[in-house]
Amino acid sequence: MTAVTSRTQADTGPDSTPEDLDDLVLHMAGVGVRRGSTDLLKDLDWRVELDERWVVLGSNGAGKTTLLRLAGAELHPSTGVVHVLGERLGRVNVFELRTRIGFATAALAGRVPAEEKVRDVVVSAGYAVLGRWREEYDQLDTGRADDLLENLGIAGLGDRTFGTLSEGERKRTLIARALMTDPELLLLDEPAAGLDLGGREDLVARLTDIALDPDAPATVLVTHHVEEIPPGFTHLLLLSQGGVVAQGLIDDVLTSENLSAAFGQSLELERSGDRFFARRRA
Ligand SMILES: Nc1ncnc2c1ncn2[C@@H]1O[C@H](COP(=O)(O)OP(=O)(O)OP(=O)(O)O)[C@@H](O)[C@H]1O
Repeated sequence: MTAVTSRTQADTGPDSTPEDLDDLVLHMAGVGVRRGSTDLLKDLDWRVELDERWVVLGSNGAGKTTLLRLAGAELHPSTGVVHVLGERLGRVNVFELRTRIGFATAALAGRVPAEEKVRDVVVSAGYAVLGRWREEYDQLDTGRADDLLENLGIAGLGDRTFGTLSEGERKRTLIARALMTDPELLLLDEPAAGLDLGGREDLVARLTDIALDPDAPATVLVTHHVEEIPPGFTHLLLLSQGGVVAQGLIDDVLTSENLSAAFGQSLELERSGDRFFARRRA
């Protein structure tokens, strides 16, 4: 496998604290996650800076969700050191830390009550709850929720119930919820999974808007497909069997060779404008 890194990480061993931690949204050094005799992640070094938008790409079971859960302070590493927003996991109140992170996952979608109004799904993020618990929210909050729904192209759905939404509309609602608290880090776990072609393309365009917004938080997006990489995303981490195949600037790292190594078969990568496509070599 080819190991490509766009910056040196030699000075960031497991026990050292990087001097420039203030500029780093995520810092992982020598990280492993082990369950029984299985390494879900191993020997992982990763740094995410404030203005970066990362894609984490890999096959089923590669360890993507495990990595995102570390970044979301939902999981502790078995080995190595993880800093999230300058705080070291294991030495910080993760409940407080999580209020600074926007996290959109399919698992969260499964926990939203079907009868919950879309606007309330979004606005309740500010209160760190699911399921409406107050009769009235602050007008500023509901106004922000409506703005976010509009930005994500679902302005008219605020009064609908979550259970009546299409898969694509649910994904967008959860992204709006993740952005509601103005997070310093945005984590998106397979936002385009289950969407039809039109839904995927529309979501990719919305995610490009977020990626290109200089006020948007540092973002990490997990996907299985190069076709889902939104223009505007800057960096790529390729995972395979819990290990890093390559990481760095997308333009440097996303190659047929690295993709083939990550997915364990000979793949041909094509680029069309600012989008990517891949297929198996004949
Ligand atoms: N508690 C556990 N015990 C043992 N193995 C686990 C445990 N949790 C996850 N795994 C395994 O770890 C591997 C990585 O899981 P993870 O969910 O991070 O992968 P992923 O890249 O997100 O996969 P997918 O794309 O299919 O969602 C998988 O093979 C999974 O079966």
